[in-house]
Amino acid sequence: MVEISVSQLIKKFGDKTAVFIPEFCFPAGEIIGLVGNNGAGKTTLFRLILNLVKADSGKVFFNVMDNSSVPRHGKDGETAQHISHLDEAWKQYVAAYLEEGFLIDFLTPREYFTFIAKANGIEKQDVEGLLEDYRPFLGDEILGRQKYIREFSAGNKQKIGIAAALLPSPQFVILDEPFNFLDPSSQNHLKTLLLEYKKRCHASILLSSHNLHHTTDISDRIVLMEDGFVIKNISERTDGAIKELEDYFL
Ligand SMILES: Nc1ncnc2c1ncn2[C@@H]1O[C@H](COP(=O)(O)OP(=O)(O)OP(=O)(O)O)[C@@H](O)[C@H]1O
Repeated sequence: MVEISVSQLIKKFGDKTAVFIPEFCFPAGEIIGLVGNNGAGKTTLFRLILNLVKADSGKVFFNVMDNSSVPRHGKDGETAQHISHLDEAWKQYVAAYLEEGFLIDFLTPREYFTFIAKANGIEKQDVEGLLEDYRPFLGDEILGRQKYIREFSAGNKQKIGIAAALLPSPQFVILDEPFNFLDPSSQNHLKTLLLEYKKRCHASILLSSHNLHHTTDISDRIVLMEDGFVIKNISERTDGAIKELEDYFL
């Protein structure tokens, strides 16, 4: 299991502070919904976690709780290995789909899935079996046709990117607005898929969304950002907590 903690994390673009988070931990084994208005800093936070943009200050740690060869004491007396971006090992625990730029347009979906699998040490003959879990979500249009990724609709590209992120069974998955572009039945398929994935892999899924209903439906925790700050961390799925969130966005 892997949790991600950030410490003194600051990112500015000119005068604009996009992210300012003194300390925060995204726990292991949870679906965490990151919400906030346009420009709140959600995508920038994801990009900082994924080392796609350089922080002005602060650190991101991937705390791996397993029988690591370099054990140290984490929270609650658990042994954890704290990995920063200085150690390339963090990449084996985290996968993400933020936007179309993650895809390779001149490949077919199958070629792309095989490429991702190979990069993660999965044998070519095992890819078809792994894809079975994603068949109801991907559908025949993606799995059945010899079509290049560049020829698919925005929604189908989104599905390809999400399935590719999940395919190597990472312990921590980051998805930026995964419900965007999806038709209502695909949105429901995605919710089921993410809940099953979390259960099967004991993984964390950190996702941003502007859809409060989908987010509260599947999340164990809702984190609210405003102007770069984390202003709420709601872990109880009570009606009161959801009402509090809805009131914020009124
Ligand atoms: N590359 C960049 N150059 C300049 N400003 C940027 C850049 N990336 C983000 N910003 C600014 O940082 C702030 C946070 O943007 P970010 O995209 O992280 O917000 P967000 O919460 O993901 O918003 P949305 O819900 O609209 O996707 C915004 O004011 C945005 O304009």
